[in-house]
Amino acid sequence: MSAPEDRAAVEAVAVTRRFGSFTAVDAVTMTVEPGEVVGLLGANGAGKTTLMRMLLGLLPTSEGTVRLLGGPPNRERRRNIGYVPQNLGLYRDMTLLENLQFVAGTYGTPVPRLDDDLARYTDVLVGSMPLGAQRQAAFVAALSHRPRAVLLDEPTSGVDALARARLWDTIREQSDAGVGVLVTTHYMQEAQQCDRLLLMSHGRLVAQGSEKDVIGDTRALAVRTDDWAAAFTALDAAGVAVILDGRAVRVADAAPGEVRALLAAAGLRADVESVPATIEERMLVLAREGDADRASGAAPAADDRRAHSG
Ligand SMILES: Nc1ncnc2c1ncn2[C@@H]1O[C@H](COP(=O)(O)OP(=O)(O)OP(=O)(O)O)[C@@H](O)[C@H]1O
Repeated sequence: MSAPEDRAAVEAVAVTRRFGSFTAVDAVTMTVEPGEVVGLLGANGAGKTTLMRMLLGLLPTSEGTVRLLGGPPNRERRRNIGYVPQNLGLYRDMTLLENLQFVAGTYGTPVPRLDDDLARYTDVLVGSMPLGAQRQAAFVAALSHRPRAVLLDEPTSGVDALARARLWDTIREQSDAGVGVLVTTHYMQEAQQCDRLLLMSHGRLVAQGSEKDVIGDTRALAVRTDDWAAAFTALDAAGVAVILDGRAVRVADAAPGEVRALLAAAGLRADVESVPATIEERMLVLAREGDADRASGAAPAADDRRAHSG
């Protein structure tokens, strides 16, 4: 039998979750190894939180097996897990210190020390703290019992770039210490900081690996034009997957000729160049493929089925 530190921090094998006739998570197989930071990406409603809740044993699976630190997610194993849910899991009507005392009491561990940034909120109600400080506090609470695996559901959502960087320092410190981290995020710069990515679309795991693996040979179009706002409006109205990044107009999943014709029809002069896609554009393509599959009632593409088993 493998030593506890060799076992996957979290593992799902062909896990499905249905709510009535709706399948929120569909035959997902994945692992997070000790010391690894794995990013779980996908559009709103892709099934990320549902998967996380099953991994934690907070939600039963409809099918498939979940393992935490080598076994079923029972009470004892959950003591070695840290979890920051989207709503942070802190009592907003208790002070920061009261929250930390509560957590320490639950785990039988000392009340964690606060750094200077957080110490000033010791006696402040959590609901009155700035969001960045609340998120930092949620990390302190979730890590106070030195967990061996950490699951973070959009841990940096809504905080400024500096606070995000601080939270990522904490995530890295954890993985350097051998903790396996699963983190959902909508920020693509954060996805780039992960050791490995899992992409979900409509409940399915549709791609995984490094950023390069996930993007594969997907291409996008860079549209250069003086009238970027009109170009965006025209392409959006035509139903193509257009993205505005600052003033840069990009299109995922469309042929250059089609985009040139749409822009010309709108009376716009533009250069259209095929370039490697970003991860965000890859996600958009996968989500649209999933939408099309659902609309036609088709089975997942062969690539998707491969992703399920790996
Ligand atoms: N208890 C529930 N009952 C019915 N449907 C649910 C339930 N929980 C989740 N769902 C549905 O399952 C799908 C996946 O939801 P989930 O919260 O896992 O997505 P997500 O990828 O975490 O999205 P987000 O990025 O918005 O948090 C959604 O369509 C959601 O409405």
